[in-house]
Order: sequence, then C-alpha cells, then structure tokens
Amino acid sequence: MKLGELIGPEAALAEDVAGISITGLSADSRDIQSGYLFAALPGVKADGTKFIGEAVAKGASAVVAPQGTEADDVGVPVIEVPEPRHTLSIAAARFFGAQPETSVAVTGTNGKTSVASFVRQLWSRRGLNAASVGTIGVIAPKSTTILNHTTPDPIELHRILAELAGEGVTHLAIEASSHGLQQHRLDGLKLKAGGFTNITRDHLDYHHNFEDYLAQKLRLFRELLQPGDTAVVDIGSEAAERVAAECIARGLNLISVGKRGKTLRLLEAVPDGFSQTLKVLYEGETYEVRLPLVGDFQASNAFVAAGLVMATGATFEEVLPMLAELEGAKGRLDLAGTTDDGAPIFIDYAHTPDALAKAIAALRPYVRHRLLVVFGCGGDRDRGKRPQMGAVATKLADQVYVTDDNPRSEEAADIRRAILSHAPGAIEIGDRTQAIDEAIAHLQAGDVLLVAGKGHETGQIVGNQIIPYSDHDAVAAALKAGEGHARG
Ligand SMILES: CC(=O)N[C@H]1[C@@H](OP(=O)(O)OP(=O)(O)OC[C@H]2O[C@@H](n3ccc(=O)[nH]c3=O)[C@H](O)[C@@H]2O)O[C@H](CO)[C@@H](O)[C@@H]1O[C@H](C)C(=O)N[C@@H](C)C(=O)N[C@H](CCC(=O)O)C(=O)O
Repeated sequence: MKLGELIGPEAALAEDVAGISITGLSADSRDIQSGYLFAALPGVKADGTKFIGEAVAKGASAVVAPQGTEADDVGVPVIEVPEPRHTLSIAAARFFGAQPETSVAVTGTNGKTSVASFVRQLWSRRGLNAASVGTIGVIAPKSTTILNHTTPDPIELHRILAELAGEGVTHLAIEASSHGLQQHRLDGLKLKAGGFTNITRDHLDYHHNFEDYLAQKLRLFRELLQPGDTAVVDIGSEAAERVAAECIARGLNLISVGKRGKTLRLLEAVPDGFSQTLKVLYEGETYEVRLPLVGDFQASNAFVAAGLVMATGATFEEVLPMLAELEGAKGRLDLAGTTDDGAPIFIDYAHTPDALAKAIAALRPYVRHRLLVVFGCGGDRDRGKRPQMGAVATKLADQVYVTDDNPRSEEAADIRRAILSHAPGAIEIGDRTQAIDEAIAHLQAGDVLLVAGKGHETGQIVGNQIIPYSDHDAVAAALKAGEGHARG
C-alpha cells in the first residue's frame, strides 16, 4: 500500500513520499521489517523517537513521529504529525482494510466485559454473526483468542478486525479501556454506538486524577462517536449525568438506562435463586423479565447491552425476552462450585474498591450465615486502592483472607501489608491457592465465598514471569479435596 493512501489525507506529503510502498506497520523498532512504516511513539517507559535509527537500519521505509522530533538525516522520510498514535490507528485501519460493518464500544470502570459479552450474545440470538473483543479475548463464532490487552493496540486490533470480517462477522462489541482511549487505539474503528457503565476509582497510577480518568473515558463520546450515533448511558452517578448531557449537546442520540434512566428504567430487581426478576419501565409500560444472573450491577450491565443492541436495530420488545437467556462472562460473579454443605463459591474479577463492594453486596442476599472473601491487589498499579479495598472487604464481609493477586515487580508482602493496614481481623495467606483452600475448608452451611480479583485470568504475574494459575482450577481442586462439587 502507498504511504499516501495510509496517512496522506492527514499529513501533507510530497508526491514522491506519498508514493512510497509500505509493506507493514509497527510501533516497535524491534519488529520492523523491510518496507515497514515505523511509528515513533513517546511512551511511559521509553521514547520511540530514540529508536528511529534502529528502525531504519532494520528496513523501515518511512517514519511517523511527533512534531518537533529531532531526527538526523536518517535516509527515509520522517513525517511529523500532531498525534502519532492517532495517525498510526488510522493507518492500521486503512492497511488492514476490512472491519465489521456494525461496531459498538463500551467504556466504564466496571462492567465492560459483561456488557461486550451480553451484546455479542444478544446479537447472536438475533441471528447475526457477532464477536466481542476485550479482557477475556476475542470471542467469535469460529474462534476464541486470548489477548494481552483489554483494548488491543491498533495494529493488532485491525489485524483481528480484518480476520473477523473475513470470517463473515458483521457485528462487533469492543471494550474501550481508558488506557486504550487515551492512547487512541480505537481511532480507526468505525463505531455506531458507545456505552457507558459507571466510573469509580481506578488507574490513578496512570491517569493523573479522577477528572483526567473521566476525560479519557469521555473521548469515546466526544471524539469517536459522531452526531447521529447513539450513546447508551447508565445514569448511576453525577459523572454519568455529565456524560449524558455532553452526548446530547454533541448531537448523539441518547438511550439512558438504569435506576434513573429515562429510556429503560429499572424499577425493581428481586433476587430469585441465582437469578433476579427485573421490572422495567419503557415508554410508560411496565415489563418483567427474569435475568439469570446475580447482582444489581448485572442488571445495569444487561440494560446497557440492551440499549446498544437497540441502537443497532433491535426493538425493545425483541431484546427484552432475550435477556432471560444471557450467560455471565467467565469470571464475572461466576458460580464456580458448591461445597457438600451447599455453600456456593463465586469468582469475580473485582479489583477496585467499588467493584469489590458491589460483588459483595450482590452476594449478600444469598448469605444465611457468613460471607467470606479472598482477595489481593495487583502490583505496579494504583497503590491508593489497596487500603480502600481492605476497608471495603472487612466492612462488608464477615471473614476476609488477604492474599496475592499479580504482584508484578513489587514485593508481594508489601502489597498485602498495605491492604492489611485497613483490614482489621483479616487473615493473611500470601499463596493464593492456599488462601482459597483455607477459606473453602472453613465454609459452613449458609456461608458464601467470593474469590475476587483475577476472574478469568489463567496466570499469576510474579516479576517478569507468568505462572500458570487460575482461580477456577484452585476452587475445583479445593472442592475435590473436600469432595465438594465444582461446576462449569
Ligand atoms: C502504560 C501503557 O499503557 N503502556 C502502553 C504504551 O506503551 P508505551 O508507549 O508506554 O511503551 P514504552 O515502553 O514507553 O515505549 C515507547 C515506544 O517505544 C517503542 N520501543 C521501545 C523499545 C525499543 O527497543 N524499541 C521501540 O521501538 C515501544 O514499542 C513504544 O511504541 O503503548 C503501547 C502501544 O500502544 C501499549 O502496548 C502499552 O501497554 C502496556 C503493555 C500495558 O500494560 N498497558 C496496560 C496498562 C493497559 O493498556 N491496560 C488496559 C486495561 C486497563 C484496565 O481497564 O484494567 C488495556 O486496554 O489493556
């Protein structure tokens, strides 16, 4: 493909430069091959402009770099652009060409994975060829692929989208993480609608403060969606109201959902076994549906998903009965097994104070005796949430086990200490498998156990290594040892 076709309309290129043939794209000098376009990105750890020489030596035919880059005469054009990550995303979209015709993105601190999964399920039930992309990977009718990121880097994303389109996928639901939005990973994706679940404390290690974090989430509605597209907003907080107001001001169609939603209002959610009956107000009429999932927040997620499916052509009457068929996403308040005494064990990805509080609250109605929680916090991530999660867990649960999550480069004991500083009465067991064993061994009839933090993950990151590990396997092994029954 010619350089002019990839970035020409945005960057003013001389004719000879526009005519350069590009055989591939990369933002990593180590991956450059002959004929590639190298995107020199200023990053968190390194400055990509420092690798321009190396990229050219490896065969790059052209370089995209931030304005003001002082590149020596490297022998290939260095094209300066205001935002190289944006340019790279647009170039990746053009290079790989095809993408599903109808795409929607969902952002928010919690619930993205469930909403993307629900949207895919609802579309599939409508007979559409649908896929989802996010934390639990790429889930498509013909394949499932694990990803490193929630929102993949643009080159990987567009390779995936072209493959999906080639497999006949017409509908795509993607998770838009705040990192992904801030780093312009989705700038080349053609979106029809965007969903907003909620926003609470997270990633304050990366985003400077809450306003910055919210502003990155808002990029979806401020920049990626265009007037006439639809925003589906769960009106659950003052921040969500601001999102909704901005969407209207920008000329987006608004579907507001949730307890304070105007389009789909959740009047009541009555727990019913491991399901709940939802009462919904829509255009002045009250409807009921039995959602086979636990927790108020799953009702909110289901409504955001319903709104996104309505934004892409379904009627409310079509979508409503389909909510009764939804399956939970892996590791999202997932019933992993029960002990011989009937005490259920749930696995959830909750790794923020708010998500932990919501997961515990969702399980409370099922507790006749005690609620036990096993959790830890990740290393190299927002440290401020550690004591908060300790406080939330000990306030809301009856017995807390503080264990390791993904310590990454940090000392695991230091992370546990920070949690324990605000977790009076919590039991410390660093080894996660052992913590789960202990908690399960102490379960009695009427108890409920929540294992929080890792959800679907299949590895524990310690230092630079990923050690094979899964909460599902740990629970299954502990139940087997105690002769309980693992499910699913
Ligand atoms: C903190 C962060 O988000 N970093 C992302 C960022 O990397 P970076 O630009 O900071 O990388 P860097 O190491 O500083 O290097 C700068 C540039 O120099 C290049 N380089 C570097 C070395 C070299 O020898 N040659 C070379 O060309 C690098 O390829 C890069 O382009 O841009 C990269 C390209 O887009 C991302 O892959 C990378 O994600 C890292 C791996 C990551 O872990 N990100 C996480 C935090 C993330 O994005 N998480 C969210 C979900 C969060 C959640 O909701 O839980 C996600 O969407 O997954």
